[in-house]
Formats: sequence, C-alpha cells, structure tokens
Amino acid sequence: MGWYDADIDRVIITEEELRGKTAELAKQVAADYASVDGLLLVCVLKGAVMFMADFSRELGKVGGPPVELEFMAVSSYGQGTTSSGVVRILKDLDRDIAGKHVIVVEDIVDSGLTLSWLLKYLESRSAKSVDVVALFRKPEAIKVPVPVKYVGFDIPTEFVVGYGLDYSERYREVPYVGILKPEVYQR
Ligand SMILES: O=P(O)(O)OC[C@H]1O[C@H](OP(=O)(O)OP(=O)(O)O)[C@H](O)[C@@H]1O
Ligand code: HPA
Repeated sequence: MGWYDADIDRVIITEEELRGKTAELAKQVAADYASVDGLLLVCVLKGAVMFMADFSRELGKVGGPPVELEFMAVSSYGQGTTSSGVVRILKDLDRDIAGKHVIVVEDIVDSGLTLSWLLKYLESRSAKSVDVVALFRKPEAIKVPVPVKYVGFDIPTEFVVGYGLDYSERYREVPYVGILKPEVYQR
C-alpha cells in the first residue's frame, strides 16, 4: 500500500490494464512503421515520462524500428486543474527533427490545447511525419480538434492522477490512475 492510497476515491485504470494497453499500442505502432528505419519519440514532460519509458521498451520488445528519445516540456496549466490555454516552452528539443518520422508521446489529451500547439510547432520544424500516441483522452473536454492516431483509453471529463499525472506536482508515482477524494482539493 502506498501512502497516497488514502487520497484516492476510486481507481479507474489498474496497473495491469496500463501494461496491457501499452503493449497493444506498441504493437500497432511497430506494424504501421515496419518499413521505416528509425523513429523519433518526443515525450511531453513531465506527465508522459512513465508512459514514454514503458512504451519505448515495449516497442523494442515487439520489434519496432530503432528509436531516439527526445524530451520537451511545455506548460499550459497553472496550479489548478484547468488549462490556461497559454502554452509556454519550458524545455525545447535538443536537436534537429527535420526529415525524421516523429511520434509525440503524450499522457493525456484533455482540452487538446497543448497538443494542437505542439503539432504546429513540430511541423514548422520540418519533420517528415508527425503522429501522436496518447495514453488517455477526454473526448468530452476537447476544445480544439486534434488528430490523435493512437489512443489508449477514452476517459470521462474528470481530473485524474497517477502514472505520471499530477495534482500540484503530487501523485505522479501512483502506479495506477485514479480520481482524488474531493477533500484533497480543499487542503
Ligand atoms: O489537452 P490539454 O488540456 O492541453 O492537457 C494536456 C496536457 O496537460 C498536462 O500537462 P501539464 O501542463 O499539466 O504539465 P505536466 O505534464 O508537467 O504535469 C498533460 O501532461 C498534457 O501535456
Ligand atoms: O486529468 C488530468 N490530470 C492531471 N493532469 C492533467 N492535465 C490535463 N488533464 C489532466
């Protein structure tokens, strides 16, 4: 038992479900990219770190193309649970992505604002192709339409934590995904 279990109202996705879905997504990507000689995975920090680590390893296991790992940090959220819509680059790519097949590895597409901005940015850097794999999506929260080719789970419009997802920088290490008890927000 983790100390955080007491703060969780209910679990919506278990560790086992996360593992199974990650393997499934990796198989789909490996099949679709079987003919390319390399893929550049762009992880959107910090929320997607867990998924990036597990997804890239699964891709290796199922015989996907060799990958390079890149990290970007952008911020569209303030301290709370709603997107401000203003995206800032906190950490840029370390190298040129021109001519490369890029896959953006996202933990969650909520309003879609972060991803919509990021896709325009990556395209402006002349990637050969850009696709998105997102572990979670909230279909009813979308404010701007974004093309997400690979989606793990469609979830309800509720704030979730765990497996990289935080509330005020906490709960990222929770191994499952869950909803917090209402009193946590009043602390
Ligand atoms: O679709 P949207 O409404 O734009 O929300 C999705 C984005 O919000 C979260 O990042 P956040 O800015 O909270 O940073 P973090 O990953 O460091 O927690 C999440 O990791 C996505 O990148
Ligand atoms: O539901 C969420 N939880 C944590 N971070 C998030 N960023 C966008 N949506 C969420």
